[in-house]
Amino acid sequence: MSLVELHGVTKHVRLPDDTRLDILRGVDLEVGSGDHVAIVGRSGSGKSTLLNILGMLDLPSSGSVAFRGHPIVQESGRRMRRGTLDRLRGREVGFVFQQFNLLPGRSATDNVAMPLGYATGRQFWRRRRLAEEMLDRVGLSHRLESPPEQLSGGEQQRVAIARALVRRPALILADEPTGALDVDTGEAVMSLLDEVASETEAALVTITHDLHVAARARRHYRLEAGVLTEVDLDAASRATALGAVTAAAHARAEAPE
Ligand SMILES: Nc1ncnc2c1ncn2[C@@H]1O[C@H](COP(=O)(O)OP(=O)(O)OP(=O)(O)O)[C@@H](O)[C@H]1O
Repeated sequence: MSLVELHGVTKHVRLPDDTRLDILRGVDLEVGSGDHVAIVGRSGSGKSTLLNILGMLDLPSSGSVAFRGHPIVQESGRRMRRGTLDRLRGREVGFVFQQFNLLPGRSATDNVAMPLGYATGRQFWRRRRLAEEMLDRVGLSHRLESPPEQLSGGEQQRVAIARALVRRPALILADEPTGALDVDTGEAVMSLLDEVASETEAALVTITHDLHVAARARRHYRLEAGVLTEVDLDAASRATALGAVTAAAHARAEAPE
């Protein structure tokens, strides 16, 4: 059974001049446990909107969404109750964003423990310990008390990854996770995200402009003007995507200041 399943999903909004903007047009997508899916597309093609629907932060205008076979929204427009949906999202989905979205002035441990503030039982009572273990897993056991402003971009994204994973979500949604990082740091962060996702058999959906980041995924989709199509990034083009970025990184490293 798929973890998350979208069928015929559309999303439109009314603009101030009363015209209708179609953001997503008939999107079908199934993501299973342990899957790694990349979605590439130009700015404005609807990637963030699609990610928000996958993460149950937003609902489609029409079509259906199901999570572990439970209907979130059905063809008929019938929706899961708001409270049930919020609990499901909190337990099952972890988000990683381009801009990290950490709370300034709060330690790395506080930031990572934050989602456990909504947990129950053992997870709630052990939240600081679980946060420290997760920070250790992402290589930051020496930075437990540091606030984001004292961390590098790569370290901040590691904290954000630890926060996304601390509840062991079944689905991790990453929106341009390397967008604010240099090539090498981005590379290290993606390896870590891949590793921790596969350790817990979580599904990972990454949206990115970067072919190199996309090439890491098992399945690839392109979003163009709201239409999603699967692309067959074969071994050769994967190698080219990886090679091109590696070459560019080396060229930059060797270029005189
Ligand atoms: N609530 C809204 N009201 C009006 N327009 C919207 C709304 N949400 C999204 N849009 C528009 O829909 C289009 C798709 O937005 P979305 O953020 O999903 O694109 P994206 O592919 O993630 O872009 P980027 O890569 O630049 O982040 C954009 O043109 C955006 O301006």
